[in-house]
Formats: sequence, C-alpha cells, structure tokens
Amino acid sequence: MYDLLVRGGQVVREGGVETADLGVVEGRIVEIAPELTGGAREEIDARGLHVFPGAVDIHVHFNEPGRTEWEGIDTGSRALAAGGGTVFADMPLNSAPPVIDAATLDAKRQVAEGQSYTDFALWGGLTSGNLAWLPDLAEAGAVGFKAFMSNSGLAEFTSPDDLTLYEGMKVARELDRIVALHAENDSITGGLAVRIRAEGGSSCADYLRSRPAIAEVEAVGRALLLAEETGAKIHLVHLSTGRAVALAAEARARGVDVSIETCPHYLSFTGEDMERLGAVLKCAPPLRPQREVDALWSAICEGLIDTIGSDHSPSSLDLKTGEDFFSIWGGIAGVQSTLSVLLTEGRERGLSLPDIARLCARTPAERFGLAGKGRLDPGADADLALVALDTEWVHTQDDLHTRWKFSPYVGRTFRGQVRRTLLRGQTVYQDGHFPHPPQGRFLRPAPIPQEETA
Ligand SMILES: NC(=O)NC(NC(N)=O)C(=O)[O-]
Ligand SMILES: [Zn+2]
Ligand SMILES: [Zn+2]
Repeated sequence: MYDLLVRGGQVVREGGVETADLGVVEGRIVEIAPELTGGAREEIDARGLHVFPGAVDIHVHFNEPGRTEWEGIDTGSRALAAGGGTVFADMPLNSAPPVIDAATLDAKRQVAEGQSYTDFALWGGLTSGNLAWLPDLAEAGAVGFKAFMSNSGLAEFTSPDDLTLYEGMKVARELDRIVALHAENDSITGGLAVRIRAEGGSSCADYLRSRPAIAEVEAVGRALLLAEETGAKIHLVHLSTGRAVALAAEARARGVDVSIETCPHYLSFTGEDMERLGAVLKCAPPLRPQREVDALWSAICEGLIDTIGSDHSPSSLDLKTGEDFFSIWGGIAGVQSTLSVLLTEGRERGLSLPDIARLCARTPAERFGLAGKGRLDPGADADLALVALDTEWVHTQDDLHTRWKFSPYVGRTFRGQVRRTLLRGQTVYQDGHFPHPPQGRFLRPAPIPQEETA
C-alpha cells in the first residue's frame, strides 16, 4: 500500500528517461517501475507529462527578515514551486540583519519555517569581521559561507580583504563548509565606477564599462589560488564569462575543489538587451556580449558548469527605477523561470533532459550535502516537478508569484510548462494554485562528499 502513486509519467533519471510509475511512502520514493501494483491513498495520472526531480536553487535572495518588501519567504518560495523548484538556499544578504552569526541564522530559520512552500537551506556570510563566528554558524546548520570580493551594495554586508578571505577559507576547510564567492575585483569595478561617474557617466553603457570581464577573471583566478593553497572547497557563483569558467575548470582538473555556477540570465540576455530593457536586467556581474552567452552554453554542453542558480535578487519597484543606472538596485528576478530557460533554449542547444535535471537538481543537492534531494531514486524524497514538455506558452505578468510582478522573462515564449510540483509527496503547486499550507523544512547539510580528483 502506497501513500501516493504517480502513474505513467516519463521519469527523468541520471541514466535516461523511462515511462514508469513512482510509488511513494511517507514522503519518500520507494519504488520506480512500470505498472506498479498495489493500492494507494492518492493517485496522480502523469501520462503525457515528464517527471523531473524538483529543482534545487542554491542561490536566491528572499530578503526576509528585514527587507520583506523586496520579496519574502512566502512569495519567493511560491514562485520557486511554480517554476518546479522544491529547495532553495537563501543568501545571507539582503535580509536584515544579514546572517553572519548563529543568532541571525536561527532568526531567519524561524521566519522561514511555517512560511516556506519548499524545503530550504541557509547560507551564512563570510565578511570582514565574522571569522570567529563561523564555527557557530556551521553548528547552527549553515550550508556554507558566502563572501563578496567586490562591494555587496549593502553597508552591513562587508567584503573580506584578501587576508581575511585566506584565513576564512582555512576556517571553512576545518569546518568542512563550502565558501561561495561573488568574484569581481573590487579595485577595478569600484575604481572605474568612481572615475566614470565623476565624468558624468550614468547610463547603462557606462555601468557596463565599469565592470569589464577582466574584473571577474582576475577575482576568479585569485579565489582559485587561495582555495588551492588552503585546501578549501569553493563555489563560484554567477560566472558570466567563458574565460572565468575555463580558468576554474583548469584548476579543478589539477585538483582544486571548486564548483561552478552560472545563472539563466547570463544564458538568455546580452549587454545590448540590458541597454534596451534597462533596470529589469541590471545585475552584477553585468550581462555580456553574445559571444560570452555562447561560450557559457558551450561550457554547459561540455559539462564544465556544475549548477544553475537563479540569483533571484529583486528589490521594491522604486529602487528599480531612476535616471542614474549606477544607483538602481542590481539584481534580477528570475526564480520562477530557471527550468523554463533550460527546457527551452537548453534543449535547442543540445542538452538532454537528464543533463537539465543534473544541473538544476542533482549536482546542487550533492555538492551542498542536501541528502535525499535532487534525484528520482528509491530512498530519495518525493520532490517532483511534473512538466508538459512540448507545451508552448508565453510568460505573462499574471503568471508571476513573486512579490513584485517584474521579470525580464515576461513576454518570452517558453517550450515546456510546469503543471504540478510535489514536496515530499505532497502537491505544493498545481496549475497556478497552492492547495496546502506551507510545509517547508529547514535542511541541514550532511558531510560533503569528497570530490574525485581528475
Ligand atoms: N546584494 C545582492 O543581492 N547582490 C546580488 N546582485 C546581483 N547579482 O546583481 C549578487 O548576488 O551579487
Ligand atoms: Zn553576487
Ligand atoms: Zn546573489
């Protein structure tokens, strides 16, 4: 007797796609096989649909507590679930206070429990002043430590200097926690911004000039050297250039324990789009020329990129408007669209469905020790996204479940539509609705598996 049988879907697993039933007991997958016999309390007819593992978005800013007017756990996790996601890891900023010690982590955990429609993990910060608090943060369950190598845009979330980063990596290594890096050289980006603004520059093109690719490539190189020296595990968030990815992949090949993330917006838009569409596409690192978009897709197809995170980082609408592009809030609202981008353009570029499941679910879950997440296997949590793979649809503002109905993907035609999302066997999202109260749980990372050295 099962609690749930998901019947006849095309089940997307590591080895391929097969028509099968999924049997679920107490929130876990217990069997996957064609035509399972035996009764079930609930049956879902998944014929004609693809069954993906729920997406694991390791990079979001839901900004609660403290800046809930920008997003919030309730709206952010709804949007994630509507996009086929079942787990997020929230960044230590832009919530206020930022998560830099155990007390601030516990406070965020408390507001998220009872409000989140998906399971969640929490990042702690590695800032200029909190090295001594990292052990307590790890103890409290931080999934890793996030550091900015450039200015974070928020005075209360300071960047460590190179010495602090070096020492922070040593501490993180002792604690077996991953250090995530926003890798842009602050002296280059900050210095150029000051000079360009002093000359009266305030346009999008001026902003683009202030954050050249070399700022990312240099910071990535430095982060890799520090990781190699300290033996720390690092995760490079939102890489935007082919050169930075290549540098990290080379380092990984010689044994540096690094994982590489990019985001859907670097795969979907160019700097020219940013100039055309304006603030909705402002982010850091900035959007790049088409050749970088192509280079990132090639890197994905070659298996060099490990994870896709949304870097969903919205603000209230007033901060996304204004004449001076430098002072507009930097951050893109995309948490609902990650799978759609991969299912549409990823498939056109030659990615298989198991590739998409690996990038969006399996690897992020494994890398960050989120046990039972990210895969469809007996023993795993029944976190599922049911997708109508060949349905073409135009994304409208009304589809958005985020707090602000503001996304660069509005108006885009996608192929592949999430119809239903299940968390531990319970439907959390179905055709625009959320049928049950939020049940999301806090996930504490398991010990991180050792990378096989190439
Ligand atoms: N404070 C932020 O949320 N910053 C984020 N903003 C972006 N990416 O534009 C980020 O991840 O760097
Ligand atoms: Zn960042
Ligand atoms: Zn971010």
